[in-house]
Amino acid sequence: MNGAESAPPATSAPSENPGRPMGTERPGWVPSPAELSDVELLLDGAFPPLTGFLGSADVASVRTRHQLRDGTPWPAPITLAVPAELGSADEIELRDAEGAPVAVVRNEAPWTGGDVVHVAGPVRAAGAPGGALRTMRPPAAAVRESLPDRPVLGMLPEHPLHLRELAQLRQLAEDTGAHVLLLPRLRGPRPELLVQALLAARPQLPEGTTIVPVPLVRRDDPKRDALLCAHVAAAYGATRLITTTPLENSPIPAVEPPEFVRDDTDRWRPATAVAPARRRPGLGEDELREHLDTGTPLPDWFTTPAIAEQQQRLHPPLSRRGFAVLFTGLSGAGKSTLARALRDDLGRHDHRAVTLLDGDEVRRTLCAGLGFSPEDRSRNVRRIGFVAAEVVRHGGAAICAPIAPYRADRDAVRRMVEEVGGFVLVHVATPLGECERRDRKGLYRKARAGALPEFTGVSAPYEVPRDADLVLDTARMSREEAVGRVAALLRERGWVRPWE
Ligand SMILES: Nc1ncnc2c1ncn2[C@@H]1O[C@H](COP(=O)(O)OS(=O)(=O)O)[C@@H](OP(=O)(O)O)[C@H]1O
Ligand SMILES: Nc1ncnc2c1ncn2[C@@H]1O[C@H](COP(=O)(O)OP(=O)(O)O)[C@@H](O)[C@H]1O
Repeated sequence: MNGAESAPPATSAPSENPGRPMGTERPGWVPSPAELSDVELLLDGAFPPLTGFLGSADVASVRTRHQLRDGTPWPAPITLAVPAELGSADEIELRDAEGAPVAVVRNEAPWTGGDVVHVAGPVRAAGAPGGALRTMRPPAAAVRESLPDRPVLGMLPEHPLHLRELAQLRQLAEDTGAHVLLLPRLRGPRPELLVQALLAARPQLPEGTTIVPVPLVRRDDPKRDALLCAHVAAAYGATRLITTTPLENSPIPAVEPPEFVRDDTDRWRPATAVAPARRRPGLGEDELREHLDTGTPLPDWFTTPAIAEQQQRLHPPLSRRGFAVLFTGLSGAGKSTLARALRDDLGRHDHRAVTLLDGDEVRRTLCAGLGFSPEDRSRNVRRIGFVAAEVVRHGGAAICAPIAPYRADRDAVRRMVEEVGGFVLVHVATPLGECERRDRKGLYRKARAGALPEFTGVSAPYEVPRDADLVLDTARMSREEAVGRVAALLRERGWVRPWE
């Protein structure tokens, strides 16, 4: 995924971006987190020879030929999308999520793709260098110059390294007489935890290993992603990249880590040195996740206590993480009724603080002043999602009950919440006829009479979810049964412990 194809900033509706030019001031724009990461890498000199965002001809060439127009190998489009009204500005100030200036992009060759304009031209720094873990991230050239004068094995880990990977790394370094350069890829809500997990592995890492985090966002295409890693690693001074993905036309060659197995004395050794009968199984990715989700201690043949501690901070057990339930459905479907009942059940049986974000109440407070146009509904639902994600980030349970008629908004809420914890979408699919029969507030009657415009299900759309985790029709089941189904799903997914 390149910057231009990535989602808009998950934390705000696009129209809340300070995009409009104000007077003679340079217009400002808050790029998506993925685009901002690219800005930081450009400013750090991590994407040579690129100094800015690509124009349309370079992007087309990169997409089809994996090279810039002039033939220089380059694996992935580096692009920046802005709203059409900013497309003609000569320069745009790029700001971080808090609105602080990060860079200025000179818009030399804007181009249109889909319904957005892409800015193309060099970026220069504005304000002090920022971003996560800035003090650990010198510019690429400074890192390159600090490395010893021998081969350098680069690696861009996305997860903590455990005893098997550490043994592989030591072996590779020993075989090639190389220095090791770890460039952990910063991501997620607590990017510092991966770096701490690698620092906790220092005693098992080859002596003098250099660790410099990089905010390189994963690209969807694994081959392009691995090649981009090779370009970045080379910029920081690596002469080889440790990867299992073959690299074509790469600035530095790939090295595959040698196969290591656990022997019957619980040591990790090269597979070539351990007879099949003396091998013991390791811990696969799924088993590791299962251990972490359930809080099961990691075996000491798998990792060290210091790394395990950081790994568990990075991935706490589900019972200690937050989750959100988003009830969506027509007015009168039963969202509030079920949300309140679930809140009461969780209050009795679960240790988490529960926050109820109910449609009506939210509209009197957090979203006061918003109406029922598509734009206002979108703002309403995304604001609810933003608050829910904050609750979840801090380990709480958020129960949301807006109509949330649009897929794009529900998707945005899911993205925001899943980044920090669990998310369950419950479609309260009570048929319109039943909702209308209930007509608790007399709104359907008014809507049918034409006195209430844009009423969901009557004169405004409801996009039926295709990704609901649970579908409940309250015309066919009691309130208790419906809430029981939600609780059962939360239990099944490991978010709450069983209760009667
Ligand atoms: N035009 C129109 N369409 C739908 N609903 C209307 C409208 N006008 C007022 N109401 C009342 O507002 C409640 C829905 O607000 P939400 O915040 O849940 O809606 S949305 O998610 O922003 O679409 C909804 O409450 P619930 O019945 O609890 O769903 C209605 O009582
Ligand atoms: N099985 C059921 N589950 C939930 N609500 C039900 C059920 N059967 C009847 N109702 C009634 O339907 C109405 C639903 O209203 P409400 O919960 O405010 O819906 P919404 O929040 O979706 O607008 C309430 O009056 C509730 O008592």
